[in-house]
Amino acid sequence: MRDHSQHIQLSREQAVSSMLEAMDAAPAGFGWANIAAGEDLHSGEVARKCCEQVALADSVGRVLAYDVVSRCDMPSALTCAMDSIALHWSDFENLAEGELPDTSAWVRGVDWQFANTGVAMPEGFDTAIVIEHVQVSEDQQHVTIDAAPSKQGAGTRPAGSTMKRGDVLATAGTVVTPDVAARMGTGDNAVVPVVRKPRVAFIPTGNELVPAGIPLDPTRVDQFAARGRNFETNSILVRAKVEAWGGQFVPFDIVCDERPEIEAAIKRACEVADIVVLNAGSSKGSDDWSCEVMEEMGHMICHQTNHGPGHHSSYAVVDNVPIVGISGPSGGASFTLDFYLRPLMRKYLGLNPIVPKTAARLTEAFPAPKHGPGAKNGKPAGEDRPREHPDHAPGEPEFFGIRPLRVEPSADGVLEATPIDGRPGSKTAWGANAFTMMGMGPGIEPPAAGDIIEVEFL
Ligand SMILES: Nc1nc2c(c(=O)[nH]1)N[C@H]1C(S)=C(S)[C@@H](COP(=O)(O)OP(=O)(O)OC[C@H]3O[C@@H](n4cnc5c(N)ncnc54)[C@H](O)[C@@H]3O)O[C@H]1N2
Ligand code: MOO
Repeated sequence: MRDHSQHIQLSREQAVSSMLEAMDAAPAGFGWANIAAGEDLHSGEVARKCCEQVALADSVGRVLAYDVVSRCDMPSALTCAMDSIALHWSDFENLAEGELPDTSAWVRGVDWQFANTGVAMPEGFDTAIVIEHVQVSEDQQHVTIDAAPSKQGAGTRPAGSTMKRGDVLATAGTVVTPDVAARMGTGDNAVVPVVRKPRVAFIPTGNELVPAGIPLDPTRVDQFAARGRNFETNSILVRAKVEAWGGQFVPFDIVCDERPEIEAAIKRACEVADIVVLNAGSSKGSDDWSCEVMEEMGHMICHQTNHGPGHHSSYAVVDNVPIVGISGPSGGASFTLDFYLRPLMRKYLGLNPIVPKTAARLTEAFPAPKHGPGAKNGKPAGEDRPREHPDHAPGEPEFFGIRPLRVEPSADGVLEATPIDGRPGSKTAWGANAFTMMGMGPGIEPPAAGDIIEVEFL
């Protein structure tokens, strides 16, 4: 339990930008190395440890580490554009306008031949007309036609018209989509260079935590082996998010609330991972050691933030490895992973660390905030947490409440956001699919029905 009389509190934006600055200053230890500030992340030398080669089919969702070029001309020969017959332009070039050649003596394979969409033209043929302008005899050896090609080469695609050898098919920094992967395959690439997945270690802490799946006999509930325990579920949350954001989850056993144990886990995590998430023990309890241990081991960027849930989020750097401290309760842990882990993972991958927010029209005002259970005449009771908001610019919000929302498109096509009552993560808020960070403090008006607000999706 650390001395909480002194702490660094930052806003979400300040915390992220301070951490990113710290990572920019890290000696080639994080993400992209040798890149001058402000330069395109992918234009310079790439740290070797950040790249790997993967099979094309495995590249979807990954970030390209280098430009990928075509290894060949495609199509590789004159190709038929549509289902057609192939012809010689020389049979048409001297005809009068509207005149058609007499095809009665034409021989299949000599004067004409079938040619199909996307397939190389039969050798020696240079022009095609679509099969809809052709009547084919029953024995498929003779044709009559009712239209002439407009010019030499009509109905065909020249070699190299889709891509030429050496053409850039996708640039470094591109997130590979199915279309991009297919395009790179068209250029004869079976293997492509991608940024290595950031390894994200997750350290759950707490004496009360046990893994889920312990049997409960409903007739002897008082003998439940997990009585008084909590199930460790944040690892599920972290793993799912890390993988969805393009990282590799590195699990750790549950660590008890003892300083040496937490320190040992952090030390190991910094050896095996690019980013570490340290969970719980973040607050002011007698067993809460997270900030104290990080402070001793490295450099603290912040101890807490100005939003709730997630107030007890922290950032530290230990051995050049960024550590994201998130609070225990899963409702807050989820947001803080989005706020503080995702930008670091994106930075590592060479993507813009900040994901843009979405504008939506508020359908109704937010419900008034409820006072603490023991509040009397607006004064907090002993069980209520005292206000602790450090200096902030006059007129600026002193704190941000995370407010759950249901965001759906309205009949007029505009996104509409409807407030959902309840604290994020609470039962009433289970139906939320988005949230907004609502500024609060003296002189700050809450948004009204019809206002456009910034929302983030869950
Ligand atoms: N006197 C005060 N008490 C509290 C304050 C405060 O300012 N003053 N802040 C409250 C807020 S806000 C939060 S958030 C929590 C932060 O708690 P910790 O991060 O220290 O977490 P713990 O106390 O260890 O655990 C809290 C709760 O979360 C459960 N937990 C922890 N890890 C996991 C996990 N991996 N999976 C599932 N659940 C987990 C844990 O069992 C506890 O139930 O402090 C408030 N108190
Ligand atoms: O830090 Mo707590 O997550 O504000 O609820």
